[in-house]
Amino acid sequence: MRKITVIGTGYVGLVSGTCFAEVGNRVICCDVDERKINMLRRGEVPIYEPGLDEMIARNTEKERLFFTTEVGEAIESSDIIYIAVGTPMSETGEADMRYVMQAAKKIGEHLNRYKIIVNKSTVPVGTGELVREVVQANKKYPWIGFDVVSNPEFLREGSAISDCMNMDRAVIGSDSEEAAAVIAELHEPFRTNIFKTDLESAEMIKYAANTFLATKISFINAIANICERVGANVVHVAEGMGLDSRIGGKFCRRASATAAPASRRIRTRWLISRTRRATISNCSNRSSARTTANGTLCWTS
Ligand SMILES: NC(=O)C1=CN([C@@H]2O[C@H](COP(=O)(O)OP(=O)(O)OC[C@H]3O[C@@H](n4cnc5c(N)ncnc54)[C@H](O)[C@@H]3O)[C@@H](O)[C@H]2O)C=CC1
Ligand SMILES: O=C(O)[C@H]1O[C@H](OP(=O)(O)OP(=O)(O)OC[C@H]2O[C@@H](n3ccc(=O)[nH]c3=O)[C@H](O)[C@@H]2O)[C@H](O)[C@@H](O)[C@@H]1O
Repeated sequence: MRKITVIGTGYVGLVSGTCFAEVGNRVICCDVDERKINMLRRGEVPIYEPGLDEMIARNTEKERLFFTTEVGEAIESSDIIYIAVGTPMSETGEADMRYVMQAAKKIGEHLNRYKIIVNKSTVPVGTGELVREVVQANKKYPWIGFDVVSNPEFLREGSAISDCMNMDRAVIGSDSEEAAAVIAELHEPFRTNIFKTDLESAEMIKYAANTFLATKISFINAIANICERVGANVVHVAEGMGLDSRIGGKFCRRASATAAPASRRIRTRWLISRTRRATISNCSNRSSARTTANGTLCWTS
């Protein structure tokens, strides 16, 4: 049994926190949103996800799952701190990092003993290093140590519980073998493939996976346009193509003509922008990093 605090009780934080409790850990889900936490305390679930209500009720009753707005206290009482706050797209297409930075600052201020800080939010490459710097700069007790791990999330809304309990793989990136081993052990009950790597590679895996999925949909959309012109059936083409094990049939469904293509296009642009940023941000060569007034990440060398 591990003592875990999840900062950010949104889609990802609530689902993954509940799943960690389900497999026997003591989990505190905290959030700055009082309305959300009050709902959860009353047994109301702010999102619809099949099976989530029952799982929350079961784990709350067994006193393995708690909800609070006292983020500092929640940090102090756990050994593993997950960051699962939002990283929405800013006006310029970059990830808005202000919430991650707020969480890192809070962790530093409440670092009362050694802790493993795990980032689950989708963040640009180099964020783990930045979190380390922010925690270090805000530590009240300079002698207390900590490690940083990247453990990106791959769940999909609508099948989040199943995606979490039966995850394809857990990507664990850290420069500390001991910390990575603890997070790997945490995932043992999920009987999944554990993929251990360094911090930056784990962060990049998340971006590469998201971008690849977007590429698959863009590709099938382009094929669909050709199919229309030549009188072919894109559903059959995708199915026939996907039967090749090198290709695979998943994420080969043409985006619908209404909302999906637009949102997918925006998401793709966002990913490209994030990936470009990831490429130009050379973590090892930079001397410092900061967030701008609007919360976007910026390296200075
Ligand atoms: N929703 C999804 O399907 C997936 C999302 N992700 C990523 O996971 C991250 C979280 O996403 P969601 O859960 O969907 O976001 P969300 O917007 O549903 O939840 C984020 C939560 O963090 C809270 N928060 C913000 N600042 C805080 C702070 N300083 N202290 C405590 N709580 C704070 C907010 O009040 C909110 O409840 C994002 O980076 C997202 O890109 C990754 C995989 C899947
Ligand atoms: O980082 C994030 O924030 C998240 O981004 C994605 O989530 P998202 O893009 O929000 O949604 P998906 O469920 O991946 O895809 C949604 C859209 O793609 C469309 N789609 C999906 C599959 C397909 O074959 N064709 C297609 O058009 C769906 O209809 C839907 O509109 C990923 O699924 C998450 O793992 C993730 O990490």
